[in-house]
Amino acid sequence: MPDSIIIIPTYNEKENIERMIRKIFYLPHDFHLLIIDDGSPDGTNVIVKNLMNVYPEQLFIVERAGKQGLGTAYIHGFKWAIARHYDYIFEMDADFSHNPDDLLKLRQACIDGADAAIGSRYSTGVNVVNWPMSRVLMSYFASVYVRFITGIDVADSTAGFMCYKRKVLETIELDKIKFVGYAFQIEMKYTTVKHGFKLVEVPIIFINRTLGTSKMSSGIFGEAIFGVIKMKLNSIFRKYPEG
Ligand SMILES: Nc1nc2c(ncn2[C@@H]2O[C@H](COP(=O)(O)OP(=O)(O)O[C@H]3O[C@H](CO)[C@@H](O)[C@H](O)[C@@H]3O)[C@@H](O)[C@H]2O)c(=O)[nH]1
Repeated sequence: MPDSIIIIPTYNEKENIERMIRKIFYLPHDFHLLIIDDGSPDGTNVIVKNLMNVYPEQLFIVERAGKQGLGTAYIHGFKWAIARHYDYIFEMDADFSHNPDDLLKLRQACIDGADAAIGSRYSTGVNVVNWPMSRVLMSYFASVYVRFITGIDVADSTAGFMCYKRKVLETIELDKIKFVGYAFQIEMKYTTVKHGFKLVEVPIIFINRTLGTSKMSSGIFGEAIFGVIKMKLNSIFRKYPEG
């Protein structure tokens, strides 16, 4: 069994998912891949299940009824991966905004000593291609805001491209992670750092999707803005053990 599993949450990704799956299994490393699909009306799950005949040993799917948010999809996937003892557990979007070739760099950062590695858009300037300026500014200043409120030294706290060593996910009490949208990404990084784990940022170039649409909404944005303050207040009353 390989030591690495990639978790990809999907909601209406029929234009991207087949190419993404084939690309991952073409990489020069043996990865397993778990898709967490929330009942995509566009039939993303059907495409995945057809490809499971091509990759019966490497490709897996969890199908959930209805859209339940990015955060709960990852928590489900993390527990699935921990139960099967993968050493390196990845998060990645389905839409090619994260370059699958960079998976190898994230894994290497963990082999070289990181407990978790972030595919970071902002650790060396601003490396985002084809997002409207309004979205770049919102995303960039969200990370500045998170750093200011929480004090964690992370340039890209909303990044959705990550590699966690299993021990991190086993330690951080996944059932206590509360946020479901992009605030989930912030909460995961904050909790990782608070447990004393070493988080390393690996520079990547993020390229906006060319197919399908983003699931970002104003509710998700609001959760991130107010959630960060709530998270900081909660942490004042919560004791974190050393990682
Ligand atoms: N299962 C499931 N998947 C979901 C859901 N919502 C979104 N997804 C999936 O989660 C991935 C990311 O969603 P997008 O909608 O493509 O995200 P984005 O707007 O491009 O957001 C990017 O920027 C965020 C903020 O910086 C990042 O947090 C995020 O990871 C991503 O890189 C995609 O594979 C999408 O299908 C959901 O409710 N359920």
